[in-house]
Amino acid sequence: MSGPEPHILLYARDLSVARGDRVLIEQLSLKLVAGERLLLRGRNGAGKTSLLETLAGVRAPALGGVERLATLVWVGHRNGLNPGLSAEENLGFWCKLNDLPDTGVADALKRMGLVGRSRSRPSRLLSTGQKRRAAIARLIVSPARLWLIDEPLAGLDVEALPLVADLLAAHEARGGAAILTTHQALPDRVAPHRIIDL
Ligand SMILES: Nc1ncnc2c1ncn2[C@@H]1O[C@H](COP(=O)(O)OP(=O)(O)OP(=O)(O)O)[C@@H](O)[C@H]1O
Repeated sequence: MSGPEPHILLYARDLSVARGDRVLIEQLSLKLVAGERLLLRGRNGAGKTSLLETLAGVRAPALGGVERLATLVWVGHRNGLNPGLSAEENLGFWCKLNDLPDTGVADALKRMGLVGRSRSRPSRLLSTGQKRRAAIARLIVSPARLWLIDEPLAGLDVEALPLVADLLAAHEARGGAAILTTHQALPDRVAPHRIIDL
């Protein structure tokens, strides 16, 4: 006997993605269901970032469409931090932009290992991995069910790996879902349920 239809959080139909006159992705259809972790994998320049941005709604598709059936957080590979603001100020500002309470900001940064000066100095003075940790902290303060994370482990050290792995596992256990990208194999701790090779 089959169970109930899994809850779909994102649906892309016949999606084509282009940069300039170059078509990168042609007629891709995909569905993401609650609890699922999908990996978009491909070499440098394959179109992972362009596709993820299209799924997130920050880039228009060349053809086809994306239905987002849940609220979404997109963490781009550029982190999206204002370099003059601290990690704490950046996350507080992001909460305001997204109409979220900023009461969990300090805790979220602490969970990502950002305490003391790394929390309060201008983010331009942070290391690559610290900036990545600050960007990922958005996932902790947001109730969104859909996480779209471009190269989640880029720049992170081995101590950050279990933090990200635990965040993903807890998110999916609550009925969330995630789409990740990578140009290389991901460690077992963050292994996806499904891979799309681009
Ligand atoms: N600003 C741009 N204008 C025109 N073409 C671009 C631009 N940025 C990227 N491209 C093209 O789009 C293609 C896909 O880029 P994209 O960043 O989506 O790939 P990616 O798979 O995420 O690569 P990487 O692993 O290097 O991050 C690249 O090969 C490049 O030729």
